[in-house]
Amino acid sequence: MAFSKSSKIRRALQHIMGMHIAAESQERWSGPTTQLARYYTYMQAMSPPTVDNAGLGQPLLANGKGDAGAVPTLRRKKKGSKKETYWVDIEQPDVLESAPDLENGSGGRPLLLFRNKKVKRRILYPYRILIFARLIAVILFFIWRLKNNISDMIWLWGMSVAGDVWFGFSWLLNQLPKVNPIKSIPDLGALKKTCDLGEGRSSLPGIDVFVTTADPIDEPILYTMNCILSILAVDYPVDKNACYLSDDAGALVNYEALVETAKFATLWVPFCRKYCIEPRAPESYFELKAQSYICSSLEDFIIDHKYVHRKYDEFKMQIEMLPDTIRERSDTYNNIHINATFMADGTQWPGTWIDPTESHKKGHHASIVQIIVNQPSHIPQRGLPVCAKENVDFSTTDVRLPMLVYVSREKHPSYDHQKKAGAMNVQLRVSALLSNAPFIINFDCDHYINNSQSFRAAVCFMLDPREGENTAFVQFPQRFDNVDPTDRYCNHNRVFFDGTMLALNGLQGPSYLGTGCMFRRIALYGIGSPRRRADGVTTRTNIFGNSTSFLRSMLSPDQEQEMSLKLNEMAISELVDVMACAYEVCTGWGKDVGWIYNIATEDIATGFRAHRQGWCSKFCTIKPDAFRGTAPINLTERLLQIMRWSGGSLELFFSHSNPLFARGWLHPIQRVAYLNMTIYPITSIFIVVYGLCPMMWLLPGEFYIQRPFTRYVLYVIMIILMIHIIGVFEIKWAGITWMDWWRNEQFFMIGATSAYPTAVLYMLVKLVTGKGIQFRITSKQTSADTNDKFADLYVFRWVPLLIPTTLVFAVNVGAIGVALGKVILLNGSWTAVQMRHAILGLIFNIWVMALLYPFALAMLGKRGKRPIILLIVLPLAFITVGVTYCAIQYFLL
Ligand SMILES: O=c1ccn([C@@H]2O[C@H](COP(=O)(O)OP(=O)(O)O[C@H]3O[C@H](CO)[C@@H](O)[C@H](O)[C@H]3O)[C@@H](O)[C@H]2O)c(=O)[nH]1
Ligand SMILES: [Mn+2]
Repeated sequence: MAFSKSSKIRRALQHIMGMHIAAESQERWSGPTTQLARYYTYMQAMSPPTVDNAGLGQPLLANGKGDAGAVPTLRRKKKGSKKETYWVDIEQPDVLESAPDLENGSGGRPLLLFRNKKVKRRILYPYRILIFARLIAVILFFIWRLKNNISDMIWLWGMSVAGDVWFGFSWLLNQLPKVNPIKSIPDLGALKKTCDLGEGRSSLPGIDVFVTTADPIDEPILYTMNCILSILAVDYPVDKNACYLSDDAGALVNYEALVETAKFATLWVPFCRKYCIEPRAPESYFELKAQSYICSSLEDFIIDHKYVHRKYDEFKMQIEMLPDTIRERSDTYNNIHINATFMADGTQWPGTWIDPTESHKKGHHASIVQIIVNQPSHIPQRGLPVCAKENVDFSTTDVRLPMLVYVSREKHPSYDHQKKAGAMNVQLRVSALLSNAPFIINFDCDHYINNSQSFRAAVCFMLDPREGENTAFVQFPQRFDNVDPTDRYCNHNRVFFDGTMLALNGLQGPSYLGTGCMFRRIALYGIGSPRRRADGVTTRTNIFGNSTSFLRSMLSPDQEQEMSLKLNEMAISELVDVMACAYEVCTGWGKDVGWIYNIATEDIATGFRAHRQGWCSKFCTIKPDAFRGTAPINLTERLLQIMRWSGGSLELFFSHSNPLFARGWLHPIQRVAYLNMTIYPITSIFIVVYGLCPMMWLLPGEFYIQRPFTRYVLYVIMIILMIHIIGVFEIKWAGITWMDWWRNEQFFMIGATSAYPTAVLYMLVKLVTGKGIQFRITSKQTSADTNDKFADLYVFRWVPLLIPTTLVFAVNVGAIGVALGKVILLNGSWTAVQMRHAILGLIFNIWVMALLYPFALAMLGKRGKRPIILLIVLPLAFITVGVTYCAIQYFLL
């Protein structure tokens, strides 16, 4: 186990990993400071790398910066960490005292599998007091306005009062659920104690993992395959983990890429296990500057690492060439009569063809299901030592792979396929017939597992003796890799993913966010939580459809079944049945069962149904991040995405699951939170009106919405300022930065003048015509410029929804310009009061422009790379407007 001191090896290491090892740390090589070595020493201090279920240690702990908290000694070490100082443990015993006996845990009682923390009083109390103070201030403000109904345009005054009431109301809806945030921290050590049966066996429950992809071009295959590889290599008992890829494109490239992935996985997965590397998505792993590992010999690691890297590059090449390979192969088979796409074995591909024809095109093809890797045996299987065939010694590593299945549902033009929700429901049924795991995790194809312990972390909440059996899902925050360092378009969305989600965790639980979430299968079947369920599970064909195999699977959940045995018994035709378009006709699928249909945000709606049925949910953050993904960093794409979300929110409000009236077991404040989640886009109408108000400057006289104007503006400034003072506290407990907060403010303004009002408009159209918003895949292809990682950021594509934002921005620039013109024209004849009003107006203009700043940068396109340019462009614009205004006044009037 001794760390090799050979400098030759060190140099080689530096070479392959591009690490810079400082001279002083070279001297102290046995107590090194590089990330790689620290990782190693941590592990050594705790326990030697053990070969447990999948031949893995516990890398989560090794990182030493996690609050996943499996080993207390390490957690204690980092008590001083900044973010943690705002949270304290809620005192709880380690075991559930009330449970009389069980074979696990100390003293026969079940262990608690997660701990709760609350915000420290010195942050929480002032935070709550401020919220209360602002509430009072807002009420006083309304009273003052109503008493002083003096305005130059009374209709505008009426509107602005209505707007202020709405702002106050929606602020309250947003703020109220945040008064009691709770952080829940999984205890992996306790889970291990509870589920470890010794000799590599464990009683951990099965997990079916769903990945969805819809287009091999818009959703690069390499992303999807990295996602798959990270799932296959996750630290979870191999025979309890099954991975399903749903391909809505029905494309042969996706299928063949998956086959190639399975081949590469036979090297990649044991490699991950042998050296406990993280993350286990190869693209992200090889991108790291310094890679951590655990093993007894550094030399071995270097050799193996090099070999695997080379093989990965070959794998990538192969994936890249697949479209050509398939095209060439098909060309050799094709003749004048047929223009089919051919599989490697010379048979015609049942899905979409390269040259699409009737029944072989994207919206019209047969069902396809292929088990690419069969379910493995329960017994660990060691690999081979180095030999001619195998270049890596896997003689001490488990080489089994989890089950891997390719699924492409039937498509027919006469059916509505219900996009992602439809694909998820097919996966739900197919997996029920095959592995039928009690838990399900789903990923969008552009997300991957970044922390191989994350499945175990989620399971902690599901198996916990307190609330476990009533927990429908465990949501992880979404984290992104490709976002620009300043996060110009608020892609990280930390105020939501950390603030709002932690807050909801203190109520009934976070909402479901569509990816990176573990679900309990029966909750997805629309069955109520145990505490709210009067009778057992009923299986009726008019609800679940008429596949007897599926209905049978519902009655035997959690049951371990021998896959090979099952497959023989079950004709493939039964699988094809549940993938057919017609299967769901006249059933509860899409409404009472499975992911919900006819809504742009199927995720929120599906989570909402579970909450209504008395389930709770949990929010789980671990370090390193459990999952990571990509986000649209192009403004237009981003706005289209949030338009879809806000449209979906409104759809939910106007559906039978309106949070205000929906019946069910909702915690009252949870209801408030959902109400806020569904009606926030309406706020935008008032924001646009306010944003356009400076237009009044164009009028020759002076007009004021509210008099006395100075008082009014001071009041407004005060209540806006209070939001930000509250924000200071929120930033602290949510563990985010001031920049995250500010970006969130900015992006709310940008959204509120573009995407949200458009969504409101769409909703109105839908209410009248009955037609909803089209779910358009968020484009994941980065633009061609390979030199610039963030090239997409500077591409500006005009779409109509940008019009209001542009208008608001222009109006505010214009107002400043005109004010300037007026100053010149009136040449010092303004009274002190007029001057003061002008200054107050200016504050408003500047505030709006500061909020819209990222939008202004976006409009500059590539020139926006240097933000300083705005300091030239904007004054020029003011002067131009001012001069033009003077000229018009002087010459024409
Ligand atoms: O017909 C379709 C359309 C989409 N998808 C898949 O759905 C996923 C999400 O689509 P994407 O375009 O990436 O949407 P985002 O805007 O990134 O998604 C967010 O918002 C969605 C709607 O709220 C959620 O479903 C997602 O999980 C959440 O990440 C992707 O894996 C797609 O392959 C399908 O399988 N079939
Ligand atoms: Mn996405």
